[in-house]
Amino acid sequence: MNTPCFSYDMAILNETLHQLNDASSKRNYKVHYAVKANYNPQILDAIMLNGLGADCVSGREIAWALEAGFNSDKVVFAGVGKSDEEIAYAISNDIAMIHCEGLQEAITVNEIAKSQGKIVNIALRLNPNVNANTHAKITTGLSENKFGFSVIELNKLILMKDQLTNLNIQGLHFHIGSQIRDLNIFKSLCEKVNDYIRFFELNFNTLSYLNLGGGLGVNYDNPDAELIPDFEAYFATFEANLLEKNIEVHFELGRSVVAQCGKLYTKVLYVKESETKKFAVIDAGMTELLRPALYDAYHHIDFNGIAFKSDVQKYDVVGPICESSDCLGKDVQLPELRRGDILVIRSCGAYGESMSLNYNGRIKQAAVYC
Ligand SMILES: Cc1ncc(COP(=O)(O)O)c(C=O)c1O
Ligand SMILES: N[C@@H](CCCC[NH3+])C(=O)O
Repeated sequence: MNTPCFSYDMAILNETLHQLNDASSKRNYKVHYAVKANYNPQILDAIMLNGLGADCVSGREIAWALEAGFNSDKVVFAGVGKSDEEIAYAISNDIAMIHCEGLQEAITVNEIAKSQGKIVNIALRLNPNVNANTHAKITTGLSENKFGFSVIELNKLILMKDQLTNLNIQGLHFHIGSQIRDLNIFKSLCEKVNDYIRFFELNFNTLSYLNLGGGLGVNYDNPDAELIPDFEAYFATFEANLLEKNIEVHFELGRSVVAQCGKLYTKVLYVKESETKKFAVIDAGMTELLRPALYDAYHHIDFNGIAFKSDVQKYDVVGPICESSDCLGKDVQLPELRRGDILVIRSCGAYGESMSLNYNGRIKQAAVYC
């Protein structure tokens, strides 16, 4: 295998999808996969074949989802900065729903729909001001975050909604953040959502669409202890805490679907020492896995050498990129390393390859699937 290289275990992915479908379908919940987490065609294909919809954040993601075979009536379009071209593309492909994040965007969607002679289904993304208690850079549901309608803009929309004749304002959308491990946070979301449903029905129509976003976290510390997230407990939290039982409820999960099926294989280029540290310089860096540099994220690193070596040493596992933040693991306990040893970085299926960069002239290797 050439390194650095992403490897995906399709059996883990399929078992994850199976357990996800079991837990969601018994409650009649609909799940759209957040394409941004990993858009490799083989991954999209497996997800499409398992019956999920696609949650897209750009015109290209919509195109990838349609090319992968997702029916347009299972594709939704979210995002805080949709361009006019992307909106026109989404409307011309008759996707199921556009999640609108602000007043100007709603007006723009209405104009573009009118120009195409169509009525477009939209859901309003609201910012419920729930603290997801996750890393500050991946929290999205606080009023200081850029996402969703503010109360000021929502009130303006209520005043002008009858002029927006090419919009069918069907419901509400929320997404409070990512890598949420404490299910009580979703309980707090439901409490806010219960109030917003009443508000919506008072000011708009009967609510026929409710999308509660994604955000379910995975076990990065000990991936083997929890290869498949507890979807049953996740959906049960919503079932127990949503008061309105007769609404079509949607979710858009990314990380929990694909994180644990992916590993990043990398080779030790050099072992070197400073006065205070030992470094393992590897051939993968922040260009392949940005999460540690961006969010100080922890990824478990396994040794996968040819000969077993029992001495445990502490290494900072660093990449080749000209940035000090290019460190994929600090004080990682590993056997004594040699040039050419292979390390395996775990839980890389979500936001690994999809966030990879060409910085420093880096070339992306083709992923492998097993
Ligand atoms: C609007 C929206 N929906 C869904 C997701 C997917 O989230 P996750 O991968 O945490 O399930 C994200 C990413 O956080 C998002 O921003
Ligand atoms: N990309 C992030 C999460 C943000 C997802 C999109 N809102 C991560 O790797 O954890």
